[in-house]
Amino acid sequence: MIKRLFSYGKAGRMGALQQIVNEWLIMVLPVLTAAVIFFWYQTGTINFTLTSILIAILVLTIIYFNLPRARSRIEQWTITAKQQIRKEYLQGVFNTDPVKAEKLNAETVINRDLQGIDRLNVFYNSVFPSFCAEFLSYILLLILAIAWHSWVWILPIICILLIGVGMMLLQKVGPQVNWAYMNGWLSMGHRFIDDLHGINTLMVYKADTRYRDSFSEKSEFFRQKTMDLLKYQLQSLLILNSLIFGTLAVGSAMLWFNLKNQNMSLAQSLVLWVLMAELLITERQLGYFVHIIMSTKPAMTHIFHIIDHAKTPTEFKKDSTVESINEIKVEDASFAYPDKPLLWENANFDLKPGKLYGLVGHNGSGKSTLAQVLRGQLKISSGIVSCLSADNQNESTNLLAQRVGYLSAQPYLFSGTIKENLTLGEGFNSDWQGYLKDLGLCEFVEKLPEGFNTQVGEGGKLLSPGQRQQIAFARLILMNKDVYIFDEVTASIDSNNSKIILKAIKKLAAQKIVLLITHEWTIIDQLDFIYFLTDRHFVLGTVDELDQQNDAFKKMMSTQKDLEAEL
Ligand SMILES: Nc1ncnc2c1ncn2[C@@H]1O[C@H](COP(=O)(O)OP(=O)(O)OP(=O)(O)O)[C@@H](O)[C@H]1O
Repeated sequence: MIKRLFSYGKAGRMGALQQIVNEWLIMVLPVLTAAVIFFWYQTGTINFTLTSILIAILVLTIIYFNLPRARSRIEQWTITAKQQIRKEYLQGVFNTDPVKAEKLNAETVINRDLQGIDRLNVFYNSVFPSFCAEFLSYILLLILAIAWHSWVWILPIICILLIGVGMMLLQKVGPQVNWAYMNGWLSMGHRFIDDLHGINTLMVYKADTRYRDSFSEKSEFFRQKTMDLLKYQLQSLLILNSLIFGTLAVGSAMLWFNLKNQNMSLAQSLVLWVLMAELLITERQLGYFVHIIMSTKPAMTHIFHIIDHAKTPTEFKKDSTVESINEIKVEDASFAYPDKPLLWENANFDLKPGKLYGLVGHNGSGKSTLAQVLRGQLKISSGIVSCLSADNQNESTNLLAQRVGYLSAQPYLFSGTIKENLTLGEGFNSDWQGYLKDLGLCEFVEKLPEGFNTQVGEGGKLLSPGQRQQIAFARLILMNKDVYIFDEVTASIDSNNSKIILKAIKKLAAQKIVLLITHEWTIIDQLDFIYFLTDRHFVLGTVDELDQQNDAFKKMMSTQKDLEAEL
């Protein structure tokens, strides 16, 4: 993980290193200068010529004036590295395989992972600089101690080894404690209601007391896990401090004997002691920082997993120059979710522009799953899905991911104006208002006092569900895709908006491949061809053919007709 973290923000790394060396020099220079003066005072052998004093002043001045400029470099490196990780992670989240994406939720992404990335400041700003300073100080101590025939150079090594052994012993419990703490935090977050709407619902159903008890239970669990974590951190800090101060005591005793036996001068002993103390204090800080890094390990493991397992945008872009989709063929395809039985099999489809295709079937039969396959989001278990003349599955999948537009019953509108929402995508027609007019879309917008500049509110809540759906529909159409899949887009809106959208879909189907997933009889009746998903198989036919030849279809439609007549 450390190696991986270090690989980010490459451009700022050299600047950061320069700052670290500068700061280290500033730290040791006074010690060394004092030592030199002390030597001179004791022995009178060093001849301070005017030139050497001037050179020393020059070096110090350069470092001193370079320091403020360099000071921000670690900060820049930290910001760049964190930005890169955050960007790759968010791209990964958006490109995650939909099966795995089911496990992603706002708490995990925002409260754990993104906050985990923020806490990486400690790695870039503190752990790495401390580690470098530690290394440089140790090299200096090693050279001086060997030159002055002292064995103190061995002490920091022994101390580090002992700390390593202690940490390894604690490692057995450390990760579990960290994971338990994180899971406690997330599970409490899941229970947290952050809007009035949620609280109102609880009151209406008189479920607030039950909910409060469950929330207290989760908070208590989190409290216990936090205490476990603090206990673990305190125990390890105790071990760390004992080792550090123990080593310092042994080192001081060694130097005292060196001095007493006149193996070393006072100046030499003092220099070695200051360097050793500096080393051990930095080791102590490092030990503390390692704890913070360890607490971000669950988040970082997940973050790198998402980054490594998501489709990268370059994969999608690879085929952006390939021709558009004129036909989609599905041959003998079957699909099963991991560890689940086959959802459907022997699927054979041939979709072309000019006809309005429908996909009809019982709830949970696998219609939306097929839509995900046709969007290149899910891979079939066997068979072929192709949209190119060559049957290259990977290229077809990438092209489908780019050229298929999908709309569900619950689209998302962003807070902002209608215009901002409509023109969210790239590459749309410059005369987008004229294009929408031709399709009979968004006419209601012109009647609003502020027209296309009307604010839609958070999630589009200032608009009616039907208006919201019309905007989302229009936004997708403006993307000028080759294939459109509409998944129950008119299921929960009023009949007026439903008619407007259906009319536009029909016009669209004259030029594009359009597949409509629906259970509404009034819509099914207008489809050219229907793929009826029943008993894990797809049956193709017109409404009349299916109505006459397929009992399951006939039964389903009769129930649906009765239901719609009642409404
Ligand atoms: N990521 C997933 N992992 C495992 N099973 C899943 C996953 N997504 C959906 N399923 C299951 O697959 C089955 C088919 O789901 P799908 O949403 O494709 O059906 P559908 O025909 O579109 O249903 P509906 O008409 O209710 O929208 C369901 O039983 C569903 O629980």
